[in-house]
Amino acid sequence: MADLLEWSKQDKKRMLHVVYRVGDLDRTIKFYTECLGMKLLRQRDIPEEKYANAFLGFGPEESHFVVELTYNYGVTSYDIGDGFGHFAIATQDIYKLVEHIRAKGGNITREPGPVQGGTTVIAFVKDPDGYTFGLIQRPTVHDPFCQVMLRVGDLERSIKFYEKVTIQVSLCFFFFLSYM
Ligand SMILES: C[C@@H](O)C(=O)SC[C@H](NC(=O)CC[C@H](N)C(=O)O)C(=O)NCC(=O)O
Ligand SMILES: [Zn+2]
Repeated sequence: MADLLEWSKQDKKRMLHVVYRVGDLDRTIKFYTECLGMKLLRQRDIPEEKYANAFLGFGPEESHFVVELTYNYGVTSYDIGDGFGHFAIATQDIYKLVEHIRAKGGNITREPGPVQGGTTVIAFVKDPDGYTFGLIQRPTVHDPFCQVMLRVGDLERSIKFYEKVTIQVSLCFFFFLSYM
């Protein structure tokens, strides 16, 4: 672990953002800011291409991972499929966050409690389009946005690709590849 800590200090590469499509930008911005505590960092509209973007995160893009929401004019819903697992957000008080989300009308799909087979306290909430956010009880972290879980068909093949070809897995942010 010490090697990884040292390496992540030396290696200046980091995950910048994830982009995905939503059916209603204002609806998602409202949920991410009011329920999850993200900040709306910037928006842009590209009428000639008939789409708009919104960037949100837990801090500025220069130092935090952000989501780039894409709204295509007139498209109000998407089939998310089963390759996408969840995004994960670290929180110091998962029970308080879950009650806050519920009070705001959020859809808690898994109550807080130890993860199956483990001790980490987790919960799940679905956003307005059906994307799942895992909530993970953790002490204070630099960036609460801590994980993207994707389901893959061959773990070794994906690890090879992610380590060697595209991105280094860095401590402050890591992909969680789940094998069905
Ligand atoms: C909170 C979040 O970061 C987790 O990773 S929970 C881990 C656990 N993952 C899986 O079970 C993956 C395999 C599953 N078949 C799938 O494809 O999603 C999880 O989701 N546990 C659920 C629980 O209630 O503990
Ligand atoms: Zn996870």
